[in-house]
Formats: sequence, structure tokens, C-alpha cells
Amino acid sequence: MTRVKVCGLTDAAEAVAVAAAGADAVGLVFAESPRRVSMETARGIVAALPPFVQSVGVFVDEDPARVAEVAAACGLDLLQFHGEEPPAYCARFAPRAVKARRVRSADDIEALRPYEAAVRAFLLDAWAPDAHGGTGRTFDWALAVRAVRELARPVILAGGLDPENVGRAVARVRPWAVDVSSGVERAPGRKDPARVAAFVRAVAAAPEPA
Ligand SMILES: O=C(O)c1ccccc1N[C@@H]1O[C@H](COP(=O)(O)O)[C@@H](O)[C@H]1O
Repeated sequence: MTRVKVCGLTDAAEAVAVAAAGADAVGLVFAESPRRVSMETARGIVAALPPFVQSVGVFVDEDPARVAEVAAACGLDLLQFHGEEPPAYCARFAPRAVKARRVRSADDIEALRPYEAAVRAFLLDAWAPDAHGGTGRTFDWALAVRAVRELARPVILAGGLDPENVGRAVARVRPWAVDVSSGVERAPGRKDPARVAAFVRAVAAAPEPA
């Protein structure tokens, strides 16, 4: 069964609704973004989540001391590093580190190998010139197929997923999990409950491997 992370929550009631719709994890963005949350808001969201729904902090090239402070204060389960953080940086946060990479070519998949011992999972997102994430752009899923086959850690597929395309993405890539932000929004940082429910349904309905 493919897991679902919904990223970019900014409101505790919406996070609870997203969990009730079937999400396995919610993402809280601490980087520059229209979805950025304060530590206080994040703490409230984490405290409101039901058990067994994980909280994931999203950081971009943040000072590691600040990451440690935020993770402890908010009780984050996993830490998603969405910038140029090197393997040694991620290793400091084992076993909670997830390394995100914005993918343009096969070189981006190869570039993840040195992280294998340091991270719990890889997250593949689309590359964009003007933003680190949350862009709604897809990338060549053939590269994600290769990552699933070749990397020694679970792969989380992200980048431009929505209720309309996620079934095809899951059937083709067979990732450990999928991650969505803008594809289930009514406005940046505000999730549309109907689109979140449709996304979760589409993942569950994706054809299993023969
Ligand atoms: O969501 C953001 O604003 C964001 C900002 C900085 C780094 C990562 C961010 N989100 C991540 O972007 C991907 C893809 O988002 P989308 O579904 O294409 O809108 C997702 O993994 C979020 O974790």
C-alpha cells in the first residue's frame, strides 16, 4: 500500500481533517514559502494530530542548530531536507532525515547514492528555477522508476501530483509514498478537503503490480 504525505499544512483543524481523510503524514514548511509556519503554529498542528500520523518538518539549507531546536520544540517525527544539504548534515539527524532532490536528469539520481547511509528515505521533486518546492511541476517519472530500482532507501514521489494524475504515477513508479502540496489546495497553504479525499482514494485505487 502506497503511503500518502500531504505537505504545507498551516492550520491544526485542516491537519486533523487531512489525517481523517487518510493521510499517513503531514508536512510543515519552515523554509521560505507561502506555506511557511511559525514554531508555535507547528507545535499546535503536531499536538492536534491523531496517533500514528507522522509530522514532517521541511527545511531548506537551515542552520542545523535551528533544525534541532525546531524539531525538539515541535516534536517532529521526520525532517525533510529540501536544499543542498550534504550527506554529513543529514547524518546528524539520523534516523529522522529524508533527503529531497529536485530532479532534472539521471545525474540527480546518482547524486543521492552518497546519502544512502544517512537517510531514512529519498524524496524526488521537480526542479524549478524560482522555488525549492511546492511548485506543482512534474518531472520525468522514468527517472523515479530508476530511483526506486537502484537506490537502497525508500523513495517518496513528489512534484505536481494531484487527484487526477497520482493513480498513473503510483502505477508507473511504485514509490514507497507520494507527497502532495499544491495539487490539493484551494489557496497556498489551505487544503481542499474534497481534493485531499480524492487524492487518497486515487492512491488506494491505483492498480497493484501483477
Ligand atoms: O510547499 C512548499 O512551499 C515548499 C517550500 C520549500 C520546499 C519544499 C516545499 N514543498 C515540497 O514541495 C514538494 C512538491 O510540491 P507540489 O505538490 O508540487 O506543490 C512537496 O514534496 C513538498 O514537500
